[in-house]
Amino acid sequence: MPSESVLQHMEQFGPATVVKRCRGYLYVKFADPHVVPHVRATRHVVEGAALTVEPVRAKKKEWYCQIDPQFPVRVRRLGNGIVHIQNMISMEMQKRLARRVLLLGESPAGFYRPSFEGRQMHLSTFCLGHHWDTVSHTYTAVRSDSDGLPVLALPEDLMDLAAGIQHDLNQKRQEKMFPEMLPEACIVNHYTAEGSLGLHQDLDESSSSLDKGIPVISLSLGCSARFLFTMGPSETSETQSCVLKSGDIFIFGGPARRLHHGIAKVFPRTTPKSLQADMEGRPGRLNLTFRQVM
Ligand SMILES: O=C(O)CCC(=O)C(=O)O
Ligand SMILES: [Fe+2]
Repeated sequence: MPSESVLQHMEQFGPATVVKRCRGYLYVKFADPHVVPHVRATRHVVEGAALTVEPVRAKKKEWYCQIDPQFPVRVRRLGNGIVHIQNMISMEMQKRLARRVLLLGESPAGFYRPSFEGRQMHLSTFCLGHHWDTVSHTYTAVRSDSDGLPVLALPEDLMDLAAGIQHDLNQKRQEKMFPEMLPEACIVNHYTAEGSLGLHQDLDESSSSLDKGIPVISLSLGCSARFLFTMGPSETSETQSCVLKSGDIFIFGGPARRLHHGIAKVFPRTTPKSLQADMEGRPGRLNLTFRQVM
């Protein structure tokens, strides 16, 4: 739902301003703090959808309301060292990220179709920071398994994003769930509706990074997908699954750093409406995985 519609609705209670939009929540401040109890006691329907209004702790005597129950941030612990955070990335950020990543993907060292063990993979990919060579299974400075071009740098704002996700998770959980990951590489995958990725482990980062359980942080944009994961080889241990939607984060680290995981299916035409225009050059699903290589 656009911020403008919510703001317009709230202005019936008096002058209001949008203070910030953060991780799917809209923070609205009222010029007259006395209206807040009234606003909270009212049932709100905007563009046919119900809104709940939650109080934000009074900060420096400023009062405002937190609105947008449609996309609450939810931390789901799916196992020891496995976390799925729903709706962590706000729509504004998703839009900006999709445009940024797709633009990088159009450069000469952008998207290409890799092969793995002699077979073409069902996705397109490019790397930032370090290139993951699908033939030698090592991280390299040039695209040694394809065109030999130097890998694109990992932009600072994307490093900050990965650091921010870890910071926000620690704050939300009031504990440090994983050792800190210094983002050195980001693998960007693009899946069409026919795309998939077989069960595999991410084992090509340094053995010290793996042994310390330094997490892999995955961010999804665009179409939803069925994500499979299992702690052991798939024949012996139970395979779990979850749906990763646009704006979700999935993290595996600690004792689950060697998690077997893959993408079973991309659900066609599930990109959120407000993101469709930003992804029209490459509709489907984008996934970014941040890793500490050393
Ligand atoms: O697309 C995803 O969610 C997973 C990607 C992945 O596992 C990888 O690039 O190693
Ligand atoms: Fe992976």
